[in-house]
Amino acid sequence: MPPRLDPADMKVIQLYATGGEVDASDLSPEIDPSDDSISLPTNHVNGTTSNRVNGTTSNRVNGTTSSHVNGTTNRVNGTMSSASLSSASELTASISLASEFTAPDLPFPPLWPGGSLLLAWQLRAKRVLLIGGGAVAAGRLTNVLEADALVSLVSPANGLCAEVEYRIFHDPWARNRITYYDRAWFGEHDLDLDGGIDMVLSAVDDAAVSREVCQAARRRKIPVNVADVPPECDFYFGSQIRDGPLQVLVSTGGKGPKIANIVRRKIEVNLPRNCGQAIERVGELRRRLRVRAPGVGGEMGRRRMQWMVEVCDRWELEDLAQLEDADMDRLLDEGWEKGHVLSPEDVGKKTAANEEVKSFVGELSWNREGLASVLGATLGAAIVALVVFATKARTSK
Ligand SMILES: C[C@@]1(CC(=O)O)c2cc3[nH]c(cc4nc(cc5[nH]c(cc(n2)[C@H]1CCC(=O)O)[C@@](C)(CC(=O)O)[C@@H]5CCC(=O)O)C(CC(=O)O)=C4CCC(=O)O)c(CCC(=O)O)c3CC(=O)O
Ligand SMILES: NC(=O)C1=CN([C@@H]2O[C@H](COP(=O)(O)OP(=O)(O)OC[C@H]3O[C@@H](n4cnc5c(N)ncnc54)[C@H](O)[C@@H]3O)[C@@H](O)[C@H]2O)C=CC1
Repeated sequence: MPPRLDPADMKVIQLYATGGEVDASDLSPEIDPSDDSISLPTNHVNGTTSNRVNGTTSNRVNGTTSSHVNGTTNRVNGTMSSASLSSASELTASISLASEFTAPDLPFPPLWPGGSLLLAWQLRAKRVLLIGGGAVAAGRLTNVLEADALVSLVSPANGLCAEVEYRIFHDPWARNRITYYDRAWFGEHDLDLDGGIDMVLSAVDDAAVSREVCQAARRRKIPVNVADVPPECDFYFGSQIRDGPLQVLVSTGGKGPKIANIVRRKIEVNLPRNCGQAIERVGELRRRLRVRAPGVGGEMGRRRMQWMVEVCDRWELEDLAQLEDADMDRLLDEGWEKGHVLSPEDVGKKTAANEEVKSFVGELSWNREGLASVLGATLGAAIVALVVFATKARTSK
């Protein structure tokens, strides 16, 4: 059990929050006794390391923001809820930080080395060499084919698993993108296959072969991943979510792949419905806007971005998901052209928020009716009782 942090100690620590307010629940520190600073994880669900819209480390529209919140020595990126020192007692800390340590008043948040560079690698029309045809290779194949890569696959046919075999020979989309070699890895020469290789993935059950593959790729400076052998990886795979254009990758930097899987599933169930569809529609709106207002950068670029930010802020994701082409025309004709942003109601859409209010009011009115009939019945029964009582009283006189 790590030491509990006394709220009274909170004054000696300083928090660098680079976006929004901070909630104690977001501040669960990592436990690392060898570290001489506290390390706080980012808010995985709401946080982004670079948020252009709501102001974190890099915000293209509103400029760079960086706010200092007194609390603890750390940088937290992301959108967070309210700060409260009272809940600091909830915090457990792994601080070998001297209790009287005071963070210097740095002009910018301190850097947090030791991470991976997370990117969205564009593999379209690039060639990936995949060595191996088992279960792990099947997962790798899915990942790179979904990124529109071309694949050269080297693996003896007698070792192919059913999924890899299906992709190579039957899958109507994949089979045209895979060039298959029914044999074992030859050596460095394989890096010249099909006009040259841009990325190498090894998923074989033979450590000596993997090592050779890794060394050959590194000699040629081609990025390589050897499944399960971190020192032989230039990049790691992560646990992924896919919903149309939305992709989320959870990485633990090799520390806990199963934890990556668990965190990914937690994120998955919390994602808004129709997120992928909303992004598709926003993509179409942005495309149409660029047709009307072409060009890169400058005053027009700034106006365009500001307008898109406002549309995304003003519309619920669920409403964006319902945006039809005609709605986009109205948004552009009556909004963009006149320098403002129409609401979903302005273009005659029911908003998700309104629908929620309506269904709540609907429930209330149902309850009112229910209540009225109960009251009515009670009142009726009371009158009947009164009449009976009065009649009895009269007859007993
Ligand atoms: C470094 C990395 C290199 C790479 O392969 O890219 C790597 C390395 C190793 N994995 C090992 C084991 C397991 N890997 C998984 C699962 C996944 N492993 C993945 C990635 C990565 N694994 C990269 C780091 C990613 C990160 O840290 O975030 C995922 C996320 C993505 C994917 O592979 O597609 C996928 C989940 C996909 C999903 O659920 O969505 C499970 C869980 C299970 O099988 O249920 C276990 C057993 C439990 C455990 O050990 O934690 C071992 C020990 C082998 C041994 O002990 O013999 C090593 C080697 C070592 O640690 O030294
Ligand atoms: N990162 C991860 O999530 C995981 C990684 N692994 C590792 O990935 C590797 C592969 O695992 P599996 O797919 O389950 O193994 P597997 O045994 O099902 O498949 C191995 C494949 O490699 C092929 N192969 C063997 N020697 C070859 C050579 N010299 N040239 C070309 N192909 C060759 C075999 O024909 C077979 O298709 C193992 O080393 C395993 O430890 C395993 C599980 C999870």
